[in-house]
Amino acid sequence: MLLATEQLGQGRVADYIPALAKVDPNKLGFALALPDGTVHTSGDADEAFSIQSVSKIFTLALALRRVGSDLWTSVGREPSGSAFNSVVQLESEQGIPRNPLINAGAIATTDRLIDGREGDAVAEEILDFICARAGDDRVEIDFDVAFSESETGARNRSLAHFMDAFGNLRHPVETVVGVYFRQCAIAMSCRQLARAGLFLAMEGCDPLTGEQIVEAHRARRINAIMMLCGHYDNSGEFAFRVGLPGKSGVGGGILCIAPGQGSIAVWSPGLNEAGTSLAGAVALEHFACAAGWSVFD
Ligand SMILES: NC(=O)CC[C@H](N)C(=O)O
Repeated sequence: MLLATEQLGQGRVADYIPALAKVDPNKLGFALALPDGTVHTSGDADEAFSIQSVSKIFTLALALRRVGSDLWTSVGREPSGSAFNSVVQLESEQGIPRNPLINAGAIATTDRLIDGREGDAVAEEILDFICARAGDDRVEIDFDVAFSESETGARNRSLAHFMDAFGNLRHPVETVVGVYFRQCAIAMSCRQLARAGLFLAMEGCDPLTGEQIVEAHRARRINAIMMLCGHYDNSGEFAFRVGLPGKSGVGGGILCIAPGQGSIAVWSPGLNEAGTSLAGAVALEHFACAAGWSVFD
């Protein structure tokens, strides 16, 4: 399927979150959502997986809706060239993370999204938003994964404490990481995820409900950040090979946006060194090439 069978089962399943280590590495799912509501699928496209860092796209959109461009006082917009959970730049850059798609930046973004509310209410808002975008209220938080992340979450807590020490966190560390662990633990299928990303392909407007989810300039900028930062220190390689804005998660999912065309989700749990799905990236490379959808075509 999708000319990515050679890579299938290769790479490493994320095992630093024990609940993710159990996933079968031989899964491969693909879904393409088009603006007319058609969804084309292949392989394991209806099986739910842990979206992990793909959730950062949805919390970024929500945070921009809530606090607007003031978000950019808490987080930057530059690629980091570092691992997703790196703490190094935070020290020399006054606790301001490089971008909203590395862990530190996503934690800062979630902190801004909380905006004085209870963590539970915000986790619920994120889930409701994703359900609405997916057009499917069966999307849920996998609490085993959320618990597992929290149990092994020393690194993410360190990032949050480090930012707190620089005065770049507005809520208690446990409140913020509590929401962050739950957003990462959202489980959904490629079909649901591709549908959920459609507004980013259509200038911020959900073509099926007609709702303007974020303003057009914000959708464009979220896509720009995905292109430059969506795969951490592998973002250049992904742009080089696929040529589309994308966001990976260590659950093996990738959401890719083809502006004006559609939204694509792939899932295969074997990861490369940077935490991007190996077979998923190859499937996207072949697809983008065949469709002529690279933004550089
Ligand atoms: N790249 C990822 O998907 C990382 C997300 C994961 N929940 C973490 O915080 O470590």
